[in-house]
Amino acid sequence: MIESDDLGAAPIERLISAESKSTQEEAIERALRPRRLADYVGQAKIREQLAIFIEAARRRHDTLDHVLLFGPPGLGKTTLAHIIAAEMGVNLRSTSGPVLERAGDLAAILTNLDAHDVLFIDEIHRLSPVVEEILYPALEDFQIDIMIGEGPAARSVKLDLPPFTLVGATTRAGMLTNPLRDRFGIVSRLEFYTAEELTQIVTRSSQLLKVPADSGGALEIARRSRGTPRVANRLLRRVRDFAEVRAAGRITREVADAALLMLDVDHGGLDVMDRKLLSAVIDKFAGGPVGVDNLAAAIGEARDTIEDVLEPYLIQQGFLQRTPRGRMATAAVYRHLGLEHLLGDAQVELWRNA
Ligand SMILES: Nc1ncnc2c1ncn2[C@@H]1O[C@H](COP(=O)(O)OP(=O)(O)OP(=O)(O)O)[C@@H](O)[C@H]1O
Ligand SMILES: [Mg+2]
Repeated sequence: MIESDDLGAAPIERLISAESKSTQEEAIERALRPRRLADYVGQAKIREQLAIFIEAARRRHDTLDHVLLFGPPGLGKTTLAHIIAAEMGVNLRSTSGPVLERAGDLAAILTNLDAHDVLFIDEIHRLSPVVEEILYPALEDFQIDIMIGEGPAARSVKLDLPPFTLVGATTRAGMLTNPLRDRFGIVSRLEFYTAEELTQIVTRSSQLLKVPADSGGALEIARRSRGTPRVANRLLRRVRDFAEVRAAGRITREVADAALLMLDVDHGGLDVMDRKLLSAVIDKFAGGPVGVDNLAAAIGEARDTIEDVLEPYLIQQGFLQRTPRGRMATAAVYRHLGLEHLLGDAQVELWRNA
């Protein structure tokens, strides 16, 4: 069933939000998650590089170099971390930056790893400085310094660790400290997926979920998924609901189109929040440039949500431009929103100088 608050009421719980929230959704995501590199669609360059590095490490019976994965939410970072461990034939230990509060939290995990294991740290840009401090020698020399005792009797002891691979994931590579970033041998930036790649993902998911979808239906969902597999899988489930109630269960192009329009996902794949942001730039700031903080205040969203979730896709699609003086709406967005008449000479002049 389609829940009413998915129709744009609560800003963050928007249908197209790339962030995963509910535990029910997490369970479904796990079921749809590809397990091996061969099933991982798209990201051709990353896949090819990783296949080679993994194969080489395996042949040498060596540990894979530390890997940093970065890119917007829902593009497959966590999935890839699991795949790396599976392909290396090792265990994956999973944690995240905000969870590791004290140095001891990380030390406990590190000393319990087996040789060659993968340690996955999600949101690695949110590690506390004390934890990060411990991580440096662990990454470089597979050693940690821990303090034993307190006061004048305290002494530091070096502990050897089993060699391991750190896989770090972040939506914000720019927020990593330089010393941390420098310790990753493999740095991969995930890109938005093409409609063809997302069509493959939707088709695969529809088979796993046993939802009949023809190629036109899969393509329509793919085109309107903001380049993001998580969104594609979520839209597929909502379109399935619509198809079951209104269209004998089968997802065709027409059914997908009708369902997505009802869910307020427009033909360009923009949802209510995207349009709200773009309209604010145009209506409240005359097309920009506008600073991200002002924009956040105008639409009542956190700055982080704008920078991590909303903006990357809009920029990639050429709807929004990031300039030194702030964000600007492009001509494409005036056309998309049917606001060409607002396009004045002043705007054209601004673009020329941007
Ligand atoms: N390349 C892919 N091929 C097929 N399915 C994918 C791919 N990438 C992601 N998915 C699907 O999208 C879902 C979300 O991916 P994942 O959880 O790995 O994203 P993420 O980048 O870790 O997001 P976040 O930044 O929110 O942690 C997965 O459950 C999986 O089903
Ligand atoms: Mg993740």
